[in-house]
Amino acid sequence: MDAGGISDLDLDKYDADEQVKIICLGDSAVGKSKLMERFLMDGYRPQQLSTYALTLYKYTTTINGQTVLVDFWDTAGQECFRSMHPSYYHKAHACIMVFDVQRKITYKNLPIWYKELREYRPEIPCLVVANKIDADMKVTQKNFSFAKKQGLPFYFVSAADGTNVVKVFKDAIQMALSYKRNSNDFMDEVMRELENFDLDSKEESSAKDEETQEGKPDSA
Ligand SMILES: Nc1nc2c(ncn2[C@@H]2O[C@H](COP(=O)(O)OP(=O)(O)OP(=O)(O)O)[C@@H](O)[C@H]2O)c(=O)[nH]1
Ligand SMILES: [Mg+2]
Repeated sequence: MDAGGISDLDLDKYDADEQVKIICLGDSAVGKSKLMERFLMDGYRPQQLSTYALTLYKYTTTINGQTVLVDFWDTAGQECFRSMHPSYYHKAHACIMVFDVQRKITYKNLPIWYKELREYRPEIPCLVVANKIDADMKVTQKNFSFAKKQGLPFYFVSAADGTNVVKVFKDAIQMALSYKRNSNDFMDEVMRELENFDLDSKEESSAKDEETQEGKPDSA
């Protein structure tokens, strides 16, 4: 199965017009899973596919009258930075990068996560999220300059009390969609070409089918 790709099966199954993939990065215990659970709790109950290192949450939403199927990818147990398998990044349309305001090291590690993200996905939108602000509201006065330096959107959130969680995820979905529609990423263009090519050839072959249908001698 092409886990990161557009799966016609999924689109049919969820009756969706479009599909985007959003990945989540950050050190262990920063709250990646809790954030996802908090967001998904508010509505649709996701189908959850758990494996040792990976959880895939499926979520559908309607944006401008179109049904969008969102695949949220979550990894577990990165005690310290460890390279992710390339398939994790494959065809991702946006990234939510999380650190824990209570543990400085998780902030210090952001550049390492970011560097790897950019190796695989040079252009996708990346949102930086400072989690656990409920533990100490004063941190929101602090200056976390990494996001600003990189020109990335930045949010103070709390998975525990829900502050800004919906906002982050809605923004991420919106950004993923516009990225998917407008990206100039070379590889994405190639993929789009291939997808169109695939559609064209499908149409052609169904046109041929019709021809042969019509061309069949009437048995009556
Ligand atoms: N106070 C507070 N605790 C939180 C918050 N979000 C998560 N936690 C706690 O932080 C711990 C780790 O949360 P997880 O969501 O499991 O962290 P993770 O990033 O998914 O960790 P891995 O799966 O190991 O990579 C848990 O004990 C959570 O209860 C938050 O917003 N506030
Ligand atoms: Mg987790």
